Amino acid sequence: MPSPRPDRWLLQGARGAIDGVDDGLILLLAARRRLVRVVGALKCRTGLPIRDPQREERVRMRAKALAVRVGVPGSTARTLVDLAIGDACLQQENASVDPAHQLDPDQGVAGVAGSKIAAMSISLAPSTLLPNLLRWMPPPQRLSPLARVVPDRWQHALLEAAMARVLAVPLRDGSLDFMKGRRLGIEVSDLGLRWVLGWSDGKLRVVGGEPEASVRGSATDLLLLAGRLDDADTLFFQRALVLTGDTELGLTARNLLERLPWEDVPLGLRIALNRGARVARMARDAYRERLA
Ligand SMILES: O=C(O)C(=O)C[C@]1(C(=O)O)C=C[C@@H](O)C=C1
Repeated sequence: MPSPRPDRWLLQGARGAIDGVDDGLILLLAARRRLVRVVGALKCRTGLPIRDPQREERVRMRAKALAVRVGVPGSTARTLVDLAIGDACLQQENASVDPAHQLDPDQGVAGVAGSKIAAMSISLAPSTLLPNLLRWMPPPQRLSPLARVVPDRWQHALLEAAMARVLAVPLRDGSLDFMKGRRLGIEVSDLGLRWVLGWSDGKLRVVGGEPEASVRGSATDLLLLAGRLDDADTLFFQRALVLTGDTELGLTARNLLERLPWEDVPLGLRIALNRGARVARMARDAYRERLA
């Protein structure tokens, strides 16, 4: 007998989440390999041998202790760490015989000679470490299965709490009265998320049903708008944000967003939105650069 539909959806969602975790594993491995290259070069410069059996043992013990604490069999953790160490030794041995893999001393540990490798190099300087790590972040559409496994009621509670804080002043002074009895949709296109907002008990809440108008944009563009790194006018003009449905309702919402007194938004939230938007923009730029 075929399994019921919700189970198949759940299976699909859980598999999507596993893909996201696997992406994370590979990203962490990429970060480890970059650090291994730096350590290899430093050992070379200080005349230390490539292999350090004592250090390897400590790495295994730490991994095993953590694995046991989080319910992963010690033998599985050992296999994983052995693989990573084996890969690291190979990498360092290759680097010691092939100058193209070595770090460029003029650039300290940040630079790697050879154009292909230089393109993949990672700097350890604090100002460039984040953009370099972000280069290996999957794009939001790859993270969408993860976003979708967050239960709806958590998403709704988070969104409602954020709106209550960001829109506290317009909610109080009546500028949001146009939403009474109306339904406005927000679609995060690359994360596959969609909410319909409506007015209820003096607050904006996530309600069911079809929206009369919708604002659609990528997670990054919506965050850039929320964090005030880009203004609504520019984003709509560039069609990074798109309005569909009832134009009057959509434009009223858009104008409100534009006039929203930023200084009335609590400082902690302003900082969090601004930083979040910056990181999202850096991740997007880094990803585009990687594709170019
Ligand atoms: O710590 C080092 O010296 C490394 O080069 C890293 C590493 C590892 O992969 O953890 C690799 C080879 C060494 O034998 C010990 C540890």
